[in-house]
Amino acid sequence: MSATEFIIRRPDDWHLHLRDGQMLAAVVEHSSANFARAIIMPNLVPPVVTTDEAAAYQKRIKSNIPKGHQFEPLMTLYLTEATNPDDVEEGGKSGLIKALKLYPAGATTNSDSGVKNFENVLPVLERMAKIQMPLLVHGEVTDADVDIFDREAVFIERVLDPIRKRVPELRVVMEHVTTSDGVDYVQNGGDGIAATITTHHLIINRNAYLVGGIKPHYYCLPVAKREKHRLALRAAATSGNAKFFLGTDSAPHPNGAKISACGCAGIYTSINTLNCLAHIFEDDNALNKLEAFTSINGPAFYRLPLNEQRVRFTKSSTPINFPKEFRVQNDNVTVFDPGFELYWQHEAVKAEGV
Ligand SMILES: NC(=O)N[C@@H](CC(=O)O)C(=O)O
Ligand SMILES: [Zn+2]
Ligand SMILES: [Zn+2]
Repeated sequence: MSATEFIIRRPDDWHLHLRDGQMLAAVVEHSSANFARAIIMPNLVPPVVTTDEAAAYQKRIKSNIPKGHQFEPLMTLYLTEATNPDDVEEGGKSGLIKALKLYPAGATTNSDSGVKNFENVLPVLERMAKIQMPLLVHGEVTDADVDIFDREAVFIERVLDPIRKRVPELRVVMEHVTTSDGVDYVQNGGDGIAATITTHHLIINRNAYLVGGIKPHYYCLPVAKREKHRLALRAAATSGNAKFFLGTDSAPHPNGAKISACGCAGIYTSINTLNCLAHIFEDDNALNKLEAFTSINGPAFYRLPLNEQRVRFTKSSTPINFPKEFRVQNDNVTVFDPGFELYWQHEAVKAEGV
């Protein structure tokens, strides 16, 4: 499809970090301007563990959404070895809790309360299977002897596959999949498993943060892998396959925390994610698959209604200017630089008669 204009259902973001406090206040408008809904990650400090905590967090998010923006934060709980299955079931039944997030302890930013012994969370996983609530996994092992580039593939073999065999009815989303191993596993894993793919993993490989000097703004977890893995992700995202959908994993950190001898993992794309996606789907002759990736496959897996609003993408003849960074408290947050100019922009399609 070659076009300078097209219309799709309004996108959703199935993996988002909004943080709290002043950071939340600064970033929420970037998501609410672009997305109808987002799955909100619970890795605050301390994490969002109970339904009551998620309800309070959702209120704080909603109080920061600018007037006139329509945006629904879909809440998740952080799975710990102390999670109470009854609380999960009640949260699910009330409609507030859409999923639980599993972080292997120490795997990523703010994951210290994560799971060490998977036996201890089996009762929760069984209850989730019963109520058909998805488990979202940060799919990396943390064993010191496993190379960081192998941690996703080893997670599948040592943790994910055994869990799915123990609890076969459990529905799982492999978050921010980064390898062809992950793509293959999801593709061949039956109806109960899907994956989110980030915008940045479709664009960068491991050279981005290692060649020509360390580039902290391209450092995230799971780390971007070799080019062949990026190409596998591109093929999955642009295929239209219902198992793959957008989760930006947009994860703001102040520059001071990233540009450091021990810099934080996380890439911030909420501002220009959809513009980047239109660009790369066009590059791959797959603009007609963009709507499946951003607006249809996600709600279908979560068994939620599709958005009825539409957005119109138009291709401008001159590059669009995005802020390179924005101010939060006493520091800046850097916005993802895809390394190419962006021409696609989008706006809400006004409902008829308005
Ligand atoms: N993706 C990241 O690199 N960072 C995320 C955590 C996560 O999703 O693993 C964050 O919270 O900063
Ligand atoms: Zn993660
Ligand atoms: Zn994340």
